[in-house]
Amino acid sequence: MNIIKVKNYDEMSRKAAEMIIEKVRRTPSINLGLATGGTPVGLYGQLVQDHQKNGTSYKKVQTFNLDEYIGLSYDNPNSYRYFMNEQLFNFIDICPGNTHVPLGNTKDPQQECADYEALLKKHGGVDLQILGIGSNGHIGFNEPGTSFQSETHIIELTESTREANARFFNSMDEVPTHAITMGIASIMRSKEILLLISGEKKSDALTQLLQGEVNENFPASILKTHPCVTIIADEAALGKVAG
Ligand SMILES: O=P(O)(O)OC[C@H]1O[C@](O)(CO)[C@@H](O)[C@@H]1O
Repeated sequence: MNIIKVKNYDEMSRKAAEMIIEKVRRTPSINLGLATGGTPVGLYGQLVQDHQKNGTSYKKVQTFNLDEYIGLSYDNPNSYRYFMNEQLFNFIDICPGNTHVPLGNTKDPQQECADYEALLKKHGGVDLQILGIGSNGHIGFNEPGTSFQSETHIIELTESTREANARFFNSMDEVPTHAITMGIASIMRSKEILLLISGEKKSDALTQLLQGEVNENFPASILKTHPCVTIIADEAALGKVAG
């Protein structure tokens, strides 16, 4: 894994944006894998700014989001579809039909998982996957204990993940208990992965990732076996990493 050390969240966001913009310009029909949560908000802001200033075009880009809460419809402000529209899609020239997020309010989540995995394969998979990391090492919503062989599936969220994400909801009761997430195997099929880590809260997770063993109890550890992973981490996140 290649590690790029940056000063803070803003520099992480700018560096990540530079890498993505360069790739979109070089390969206009790139398949991007996208993440939600607090980590990529600055990155998406940078992509929007660049699109408005320099005209980088996303007309031929396809995007595939990692996950979605079960039970939330696309127009619920806490759904990841809504998040993506508000943070990125509404402000660039991407075709709405080229943006893919699992359906959270489907009657048949199991079928939705199968359909989403099939869609990924139909499009030839993800070229560049953006990832954040949960404090417990989750990537996408793959919680500790998820099989490394997993494809898109339904996951029961841990209490710690629900608590961490409760900041976006009015109360803990509103935080969904389940989600649809790309599996670990689905993520690992991406040709390239860009993992963003910022802040002291992620310091233990980054230390575990760099110094711990590859183990299903820490899902992100599998990234060590991927041939093309770049981590952009800021000083606060790197705080506890030796050397
Ligand atoms: O960026 P945050 O809000 O710390 O979340 C960490 C990770 O957890 C998730 O929110 C759950 O999927 C990811 O989208 C994100 O990468």
